Amino acid sequence: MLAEIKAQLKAHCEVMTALGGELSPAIQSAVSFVVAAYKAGNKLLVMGNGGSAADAQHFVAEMVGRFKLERRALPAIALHTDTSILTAVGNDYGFDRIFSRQVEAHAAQGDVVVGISTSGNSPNVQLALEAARGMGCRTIALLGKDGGSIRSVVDLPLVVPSNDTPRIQEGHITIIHIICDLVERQLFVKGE
Ligand SMILES: O=C(CO)[C@@H](O)[C@H](O)[C@H](O)[C@H](O)COP(=O)(O)O
Ligand SMILES: [Zn+2]
Repeated sequence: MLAEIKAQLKAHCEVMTALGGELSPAIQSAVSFVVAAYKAGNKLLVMGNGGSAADAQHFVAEMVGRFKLERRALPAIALHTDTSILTAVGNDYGFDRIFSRQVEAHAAQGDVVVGISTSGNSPNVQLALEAARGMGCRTIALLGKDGGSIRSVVDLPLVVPSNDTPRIQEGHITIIHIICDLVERQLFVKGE
């Protein structure tokens, strides 16, 4: 078992190292999207299923609450947290519409809409990102594996270079924390 633990930790470190090489420019672009949206008075909508729902909620909490700095609240909504909406829309329109319906309700031109999917193939995330793009939002997807079908429908795909779902999720939350840190500093620290 010890060997397995060490192998998993090694795999985690390899993914983190690969992120630095392959994804740093895309992470920088994601920060620019979010900073521009907040400067223009827009907001952030974030969604995902399962572990990625937890990541979406985590991201939004850092924005609405705070990451490291004392500053004003930043508007952000996680699209999986209202069980009445999920059950009503899921029941009446189907599970594939649970996020797109909320994008139709909440999104405005210039908002940033972020979809998180390790496979890149969750239809509910894809439909919402397509709806958001059609409404003039800027769309970002945190993906894994080959990026799936979502890769080609967003403005900015960030594909964590791994085929292993937990390692991809660890890449996603690391990217999210880096985005939170840089967005906060760009908006609230003079000279950044
Ligand atoms: O956290 C995990 C696996 O680590 C699961 O809950 C996982 O998020 C769920 O199976 C999701 O439904 C997978 O969807 P996706 O990442 O492919 O969009
Ligand atoms: Zn997980």
